[in-house]
Amino acid sequence: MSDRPPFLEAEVVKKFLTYTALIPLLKTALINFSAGTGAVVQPVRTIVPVANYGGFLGVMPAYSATDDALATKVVTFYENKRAADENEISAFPSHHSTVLLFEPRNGSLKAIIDGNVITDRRTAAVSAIATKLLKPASADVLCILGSGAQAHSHFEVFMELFSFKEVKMWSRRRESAELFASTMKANVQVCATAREAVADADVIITVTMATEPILLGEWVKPGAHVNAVGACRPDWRELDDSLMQHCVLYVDSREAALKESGDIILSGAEIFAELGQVLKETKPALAEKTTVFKSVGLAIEDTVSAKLVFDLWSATKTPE
Ligand SMILES: NC(=O)C1=CN([C@@H]2O[C@H](COP(=O)(O)OP(=O)(O)OC[C@H]3O[C@@H](n4cnc5c(N)ncnc54)[C@H](O)[C@@H]3O)[C@@H](O)[C@H]2O)C=CC1
Ligand SMILES: O=C(O)C1=NCCCC1
Repeated sequence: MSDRPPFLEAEVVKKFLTYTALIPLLKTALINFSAGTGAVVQPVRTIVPVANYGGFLGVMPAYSATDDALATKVVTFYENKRAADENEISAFPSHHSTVLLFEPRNGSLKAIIDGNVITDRRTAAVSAIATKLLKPASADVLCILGSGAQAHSHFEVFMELFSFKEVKMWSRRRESAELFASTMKANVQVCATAREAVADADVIITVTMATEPILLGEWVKPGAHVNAVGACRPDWRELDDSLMQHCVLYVDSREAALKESGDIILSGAEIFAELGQVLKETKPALAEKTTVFKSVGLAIEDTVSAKLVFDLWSATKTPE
C-alpha cells in the first residue's frame, strides 16, 4: 500500500457497513458513552453557522479506547429553503460529510472515508436499536415523515429488523414520497397529510428538515414510539410541546440534546434517560408508555463505523 491515506468512497462504505456488523458496535459505543468512564471521549460537536447561505458546518471528533478508534467527521447541512418552493428542487443534497480516521497509537491519518453513507446508516441503526427497546409489544404500523436520505436508510434497516404489516409515509412534496414508494420493494402507502400518516401508527420516524412542528401529540396513538431524528438545532422543531411534555423522553446524549435539540430546549421537556443507560439496564425501557427517542447524532457512532469499514476494507488488500 502507498503511504498516501486511501479515500474510501461511498460504494466501499455501502459494501462493508452492514447493519448486522454495525449494530453490536453501536450498542457497545452507546453504553460506553453513557457510562462516562472515559472509554469514550467525545465532546458535543462544534457548529459553525454559514449564515449567508442558511448552512452549518459541524466538526465531530471522538475516541473509543475499547475500539481503538480515533476519528473526526466533518459535516455540512443546509436548510435548503429553495425547496420550500414546491416546483423547485435544489441540485445539491442537504448534507455532505467526510470522516478522517486516525491511527490512535501515533496520530497518523489512516484513511479519508465518505461520510454520507456512514451518517445515513449509523443514524438509522441507532433509531432501530431504540425502537427494539421502546416500541409497544404489538407494533404493526410504521409511519415515516420525510422522504430524503434518512427516510431511505431508516426504511432499509426497519424492513430488515422488524415485521410491520403496514408502512405509511408523508412528505412535504408528495411526488417525493411517491417516488420513494415506487422504488421500494415493500408496499408504502403515501398519505396526503402528516396527520393521516400518523393515525394508528405504532412506530413513527420523523426525518425532515422542518423547523416548525410537523408531528402533533394529539395525533399520536397512546403507547406509540417516536424516533425524532431531524431538528438538530436549538431553534428547530419537529415535535410539538404536547408530545414532548407527555412522553417518556430518551436521548442519545443528554449534554448534546440540551444544547442542540429545539424540541427539548423550547418545550422544556424532561429527559428520562440516555439510550446507553437503557442498553446497560441502569434505566428502564418504559415501552408501554408513549416514548420519544430524540437523536441528535454522535461522533462516536461515526468513529466506530469508520473503523469497521476501514478494517474490513484493509483485510481485502494484499500487502505489496
Ligand atoms: N440525528 C441524527 O443523527 C441525524 C439527523 N439528521 C437530520 O435528519 C433530517 C433528515 O436528514 P436527510 O434525510 O439527510 O435530509 P434530506 O434533505 O435528504 O431530506 C429531508 C426531508 O425533509 C423534507 N423537508 C424539508 N423541509 C421541510 C419542512 N420545512 N417541513 C417538512 N418537511 C421538510 C424534505 O422534503 C425531505 O423529505 C435532517 O433534519 C437532518 O439534519 C441527519 C443526520 C444525522
Ligand atoms: O449526527 C450528524 O451527523 C448530524 N446530525 C444532525 C445534523 C446533521 C448531521
